Amino acid sequence: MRATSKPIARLDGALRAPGDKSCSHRALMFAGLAEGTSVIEGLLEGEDVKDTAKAMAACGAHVERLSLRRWKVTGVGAAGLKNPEGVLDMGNSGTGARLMMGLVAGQKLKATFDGDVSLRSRPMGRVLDPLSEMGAKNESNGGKLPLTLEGAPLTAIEYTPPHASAQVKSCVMLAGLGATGTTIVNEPRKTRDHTERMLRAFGVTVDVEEKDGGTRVSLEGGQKLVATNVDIPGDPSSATFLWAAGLLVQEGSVSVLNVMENPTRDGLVHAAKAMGADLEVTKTGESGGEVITRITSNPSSLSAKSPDMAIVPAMIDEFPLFGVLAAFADGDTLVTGAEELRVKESDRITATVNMLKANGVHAEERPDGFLVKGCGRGGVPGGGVVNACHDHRIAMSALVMGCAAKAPVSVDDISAVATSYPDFFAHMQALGADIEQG
Ligand SMILES: O=C(O)C1=C[C@@H](OP(=O)(O)O)[C@@H](O)[C@H](O)C1
Ligand SMILES: C=C(OP(=O)(O)O)C(=O)O
Repeated sequence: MRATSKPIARLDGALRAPGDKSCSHRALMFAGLAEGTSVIEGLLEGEDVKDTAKAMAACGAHVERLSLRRWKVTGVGAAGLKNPEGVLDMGNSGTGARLMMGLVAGQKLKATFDGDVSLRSRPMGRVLDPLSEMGAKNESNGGKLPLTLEGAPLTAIEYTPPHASAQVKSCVMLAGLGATGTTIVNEPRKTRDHTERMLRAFGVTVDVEEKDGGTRVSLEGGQKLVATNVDIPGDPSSATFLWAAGLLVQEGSVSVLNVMENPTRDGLVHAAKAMGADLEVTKTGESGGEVITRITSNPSSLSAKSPDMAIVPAMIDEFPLFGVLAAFADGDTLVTGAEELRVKESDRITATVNMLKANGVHAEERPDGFLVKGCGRGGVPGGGVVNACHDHRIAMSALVMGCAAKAPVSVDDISAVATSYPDFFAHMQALGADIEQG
């Protein structure tokens, strides 16, 4: 289905961010690995997370939806999971696929993984390589889905992923839980640390040493997970769409509540503030080992500011939206050190540049990023149709752009939005956006 976002003068209101996608995947997996029953509150009921719930159920965990966003998972303990009968269809989700591969290998299971056209195009060698080094076997389609993975008695490894990737780190750690010895992952640039934090909540000892912007994470194999109740904090990546729209329109004030503040996720807040964004972040509590904040944005004139490469992992999912902010800024913005964007749900360098160009903004690709020539506040022409490329973040970024462009912005296919933010349209409408679907 198509959607068109029309220019509007003001956005106003306060909304609760949906549950964090990364934490939701992990909560379902860890609860399924644990012995006993865990209740998960605030689970993101997006398609990606529902696919993980189905995969865990197929591996023998008891997964039940109690009520809206409240799920119960009864694990059968480390030795109790079984080989799934059918294919594990991980849909559009790189996180679901790669973390489940670590879990399957570590539990010595055999499973076939598949996904949608976007996921089938994404590289799985980055997890298959360390899993093979640990002793797992696989047959894949040239390092891509569909693939069959078979666990075996695994041996712990010390691994330095060639890419900054929380999915690779988490996959190796999940496999390490079932391996003999101490599994170590060295990260030259620290990535999101939800696996480390949440495994501890499930009773696992995880050691983390931080050094020069990187980390060394280690865990001993054979540790048992203990069931625990989990409160999923709000997703800082989903929240960005709401507060960014509040910055770009002419009037109003937008507050997003219950937003997780984690230094491995808040890159766009810093990048936007460096551009002069009127953003206020207030601590309002703590939940599940994470700080919870309210983020309030007010209409702002932005000045171009190219982000430092060191901030890239902390805003890795926010570059399509960052491209939109750069389009409304005065001056040129250059993104570098972000070549990982090429292997997300779409090639997000190409897709972001095309999104901007289709709407009259001068943008150019770079091998590891992109250049945007800002049009200034209120200066983005709009009027284009954006190819979402099966990518939720491209679709939502384009619709945010439409709120403040001179002419409406359309997206050819909005189906991917439901993978991470099924309430996006309801939330934008509640703030006063004029987005027509169909
Ligand atoms: O571990 C996670 O939950 C995620 C890690 C990141 O991917 P990479 O590990 O590929 O960078 C991110 O882009 C994705 O949205 C979620
Ligand atoms: C990259 C993303 O997710 P995944 O890798 O899980 O598909 C994302 O949500 O932006």
